[in-house]
Amino acid sequence: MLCQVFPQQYQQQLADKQQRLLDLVPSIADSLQVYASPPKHYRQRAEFRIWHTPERLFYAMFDSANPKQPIEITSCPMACEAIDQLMQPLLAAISDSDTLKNGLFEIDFLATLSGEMLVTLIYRKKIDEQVWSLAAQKLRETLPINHLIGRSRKQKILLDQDFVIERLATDNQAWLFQQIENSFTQPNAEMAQNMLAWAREQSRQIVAQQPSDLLELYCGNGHFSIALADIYSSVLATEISKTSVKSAQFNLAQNAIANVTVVKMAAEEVAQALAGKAFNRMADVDLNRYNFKTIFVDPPRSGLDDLTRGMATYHDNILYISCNPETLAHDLDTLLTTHDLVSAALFDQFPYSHHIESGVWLRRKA
Ligand SMILES: C[S@@+](CC[C@H](N)C(=O)[O-])C[C@H]1O[C@@H](n2cnc3c(N)ncnc32)[C@H](O)[C@@H]1O
Repeated sequence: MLCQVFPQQYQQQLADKQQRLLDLVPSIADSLQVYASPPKHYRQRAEFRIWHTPERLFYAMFDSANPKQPIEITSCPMACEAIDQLMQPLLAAISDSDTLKNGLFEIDFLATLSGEMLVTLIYRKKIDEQVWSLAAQKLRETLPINHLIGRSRKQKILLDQDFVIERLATDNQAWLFQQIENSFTQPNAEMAQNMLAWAREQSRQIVAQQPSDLLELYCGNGHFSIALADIYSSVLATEISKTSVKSAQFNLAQNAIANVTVVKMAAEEVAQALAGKAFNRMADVDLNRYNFKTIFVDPPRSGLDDLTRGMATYHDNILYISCNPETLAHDLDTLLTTHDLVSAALFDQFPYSHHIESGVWLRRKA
């Protein structure tokens, strides 16, 4: 079944992943640190299609080998316990309400280590806002759900808000992160904490050798910017998504962080701005006041574009978080001509899948 986990095979799958990463990026072999995930209940997000039969509803997933045949999911041990335990009571309550049940196509869960739960019900028909909201309020009162959203084509109905507040901790410090429904967040919260710990440790070593401001690209909701803020003198963080930029600014305020500036910029535009091109969105930012000796990148699966890769090489230190070892290997072909590898890590964000999340610290060659 697609939602199954295999804890007895966990170590072997991690060893296989490590080998695959080393096959693609052999240069990291001597310094690789491996972070194992909890072998079950590791995902704070889960999405399920809902299948309707004349008698009942069930959670369904589809095998790519037989995509028209729904496979019933009765529990999901990949998902955190709060999601796993909510699945069946939620479906039973929805089944009792024609308003909530009719046209229901998908249910998405977003949970946090801080104990919040947001559920999105996605419909294939127009939602009657008033009627649905009343039924949804009743549902929320009977189950451990903090926030409930109804979605359909061009409709998004909120009972209150469309986000949760996560609390992530490492090094005896904790930070609060707004995580907005339907936008990027690290799905494995335990692993997200390990990634913050690793990034903080490398950063501490960097600034111990040389004071530095941090230039961060692809900052999302400020996940790394916020946790690294106390290590660098100041941080300029950039991101292409307007929603994520707003969320990062919300997160700076709720964590009372004053030395991070977030700007909505594509990575390739940051390269142009550093090369002297004027951008209205950078009007309030004096690039000359920064002492960028370190750049932090966490790009999407496609890796770095040519301009951004070129810009990265101007910095003494490059911290690179990758969700795709193939594009990491491609980027390292260039970056390792100017920089040496100092350390590397594998973070098992997605156990039992082929996905590999990793990190490297590169330092300019002597
Ligand atoms: C892998 S996520 C990392 C987000 C963040 N660092 C985190 O840990 O939550 C990649 C981010 O890059 C952003 N992105 C995608 N293409 C971009 C581009 N060309 N320039 C800037 N940001 C981009 C996405 O919106 C997304 O937030």
